[in-house]
Amino acid sequence: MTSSQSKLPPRVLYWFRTDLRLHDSPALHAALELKPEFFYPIWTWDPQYVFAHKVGVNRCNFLLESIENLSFSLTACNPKAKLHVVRGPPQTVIPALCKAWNITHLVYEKDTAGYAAVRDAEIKAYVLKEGIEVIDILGHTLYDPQAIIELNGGKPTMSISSWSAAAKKLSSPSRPLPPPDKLPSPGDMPLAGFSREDHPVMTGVDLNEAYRVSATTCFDTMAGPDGNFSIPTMEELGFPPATTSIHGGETEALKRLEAYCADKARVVKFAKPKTSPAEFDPPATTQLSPYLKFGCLGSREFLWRVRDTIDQWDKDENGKKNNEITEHPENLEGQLCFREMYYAAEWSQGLRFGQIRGNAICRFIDWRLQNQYDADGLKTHPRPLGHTRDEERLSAWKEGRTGFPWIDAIMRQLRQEGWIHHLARHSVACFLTRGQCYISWERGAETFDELLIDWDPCANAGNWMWLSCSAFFSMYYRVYGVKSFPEKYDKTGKLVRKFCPELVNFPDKFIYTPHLAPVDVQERAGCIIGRDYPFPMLDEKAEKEQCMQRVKAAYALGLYGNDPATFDGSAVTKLEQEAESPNTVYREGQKRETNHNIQKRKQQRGEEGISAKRTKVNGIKKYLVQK
Ligand SMILES: Cc1cc2nc3c(=O)[nH]c(=O)nc-3n(C[C@H](O)[C@H](O)[C@H](O)COP(=O)(O)OP(=O)(O)OC[C@H]3O[C@@H](n4cnc5c(N)ncnc54)[C@H](O)[C@@H]3O)c2cc1C
Repeated sequence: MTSSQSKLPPRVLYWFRTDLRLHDSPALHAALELKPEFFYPIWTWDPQYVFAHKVGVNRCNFLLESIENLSFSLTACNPKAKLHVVRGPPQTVIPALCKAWNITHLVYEKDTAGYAAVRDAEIKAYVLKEGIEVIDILGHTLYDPQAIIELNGGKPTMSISSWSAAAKKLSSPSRPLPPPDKLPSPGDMPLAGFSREDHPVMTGVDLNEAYRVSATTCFDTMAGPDGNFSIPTMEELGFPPATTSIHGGETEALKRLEAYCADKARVVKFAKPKTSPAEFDPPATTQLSPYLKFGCLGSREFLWRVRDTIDQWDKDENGKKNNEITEHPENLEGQLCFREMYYAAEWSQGLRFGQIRGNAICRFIDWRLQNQYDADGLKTHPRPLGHTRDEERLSAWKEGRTGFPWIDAIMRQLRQEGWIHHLARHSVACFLTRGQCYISWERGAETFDELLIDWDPCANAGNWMWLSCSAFFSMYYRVYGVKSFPEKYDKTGKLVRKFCPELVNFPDKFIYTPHLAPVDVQERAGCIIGRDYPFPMLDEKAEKEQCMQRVKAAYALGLYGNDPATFDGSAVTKLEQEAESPNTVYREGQKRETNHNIQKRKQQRGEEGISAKRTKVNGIKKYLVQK
């Protein structure tokens, strides 16, 4: 701290980030403990987020609603307080604000994940050099991911049991801190000398172009059109209105938690695998993930509300141990633990957690449509889809027109609502990767990144690795059926009828397989398959078998994303040889196939497979798929 700053009473810049809430906020608590003379709550509206990240209208709207709600809550504590939004990159804005407003302390909730963690470290180093005290405190997760990894012997947590064993060595998460009921006022907030040139908006890339209905005016000024640090609007971002029914904000989060826990039996008996992915109004799980993601809901608040609800239930039952209480990890607390497990695993890999290349925990499988990488080996921006067979399959999957109603209904729900049930995520992720399409999980994760409100760099990449059997889970022979799986939960096809309205009049018998309905049934349903709704885009069973064979080969070879062979392309050749090897065992390890049999089987099915023609792209060999 410089000598002049050390003499000043604390002037605190509180940077809201992953904590759009006042309750359960260790960082906010620490900031107020400083007894600041002036308290500046700010949000930096980062152009990077708006242009270089496919953010989708529903997530953007949720974020705007959440910061608006936060601003109201700040004003409720002090009429002079509100959330001050500065429109520019945090890397330049935060240091400049510290200087312009004579800040003595910068306080924020620490983000351990993804690009934010890297960027924050840069900001912290810079601000510290200027003599400003930085207080960054964990609060987004229940445990410190770094501490978990250290307690796990420095190894990533690859299972819930390894995560639990490490977590047990730490003290249980504390009860949530209450929200403040009053706040100090901010001091003057001059922005004289701030210019757009010093806080540039990136140009040349706009990954959200397809969503925009008008030009983005949001960054025309640093402090909003009226210079009063206003919250940007969807119109200023050039976005059309959101389509989701899920609305952001701490108030809404706490209301939802309250409502969910009001039904004590539901909390006590919550068993994730039994919750139905076909339920949507209301969903069978809490649907609190968007609120946890943006920090509208504190994870300790959630945890302790669940624990207290279960305790209360126990008491209601006269203290008898109730055998209806679901056990870890299927219970609600267990769900939060899965979240923690992915945060810890991500911490161990850093940015490479979100991609295959360089990722030490991710098996190398020769998926189609893998990422392209920059000179640092990090994935580049998603590329536009062309017209190869796999790109067309990926587009059909994304848009919900695969011809498999269960898959299409989920993907349309995702597009409309920005949220889908966990087991629905399982279904579509398995289908895209090891189940049927053999397309890289990176492509699926990228789509979820665009469409999910709750997108999270740890949970998303982690779960995609799980579902594609690239990490965390290895039973690749367990594939979700596109008819048999949804039928376990709902034989009437509610979700399909809601999100694929063209199929609404099909009888239950054909709701998941309308292409098998006789023509007169299709006519009566007012929907002719191939005209009003697509035929299945692939042969589910044949593709499943082929995918399984190839994943099996990848397992046999045992390469991971950090193996040199994955960098020079030789991994692909090795895998191909392994797949064709007569020793490659099939399915549950019983049936062996010879090359001759494989060829014969391919011919019988008329499988196109992937062509032998290859090209060299970005230094690695890529398959060219012939249509
Ligand atoms: C392919 C795939 C991608 C996913 N991507 C994301 C993502 O980007 N962001 C995200 O928050 N979740 C993701 N999940 C995990 C999970 O599906 C969602 O967290 C959950 O469905 C959210 O609904 P809920 O709030 O009703 O969950 P509940 O069942 O009510 O669980 C409570 C909370 O626990 C956490 N949680 C539960 N299951 C998981 C899990 N498997 N992994 C991590 N956290 C979990 C969430 O924060 C959730 O809100 C993904 C799952 C899959 C299969």
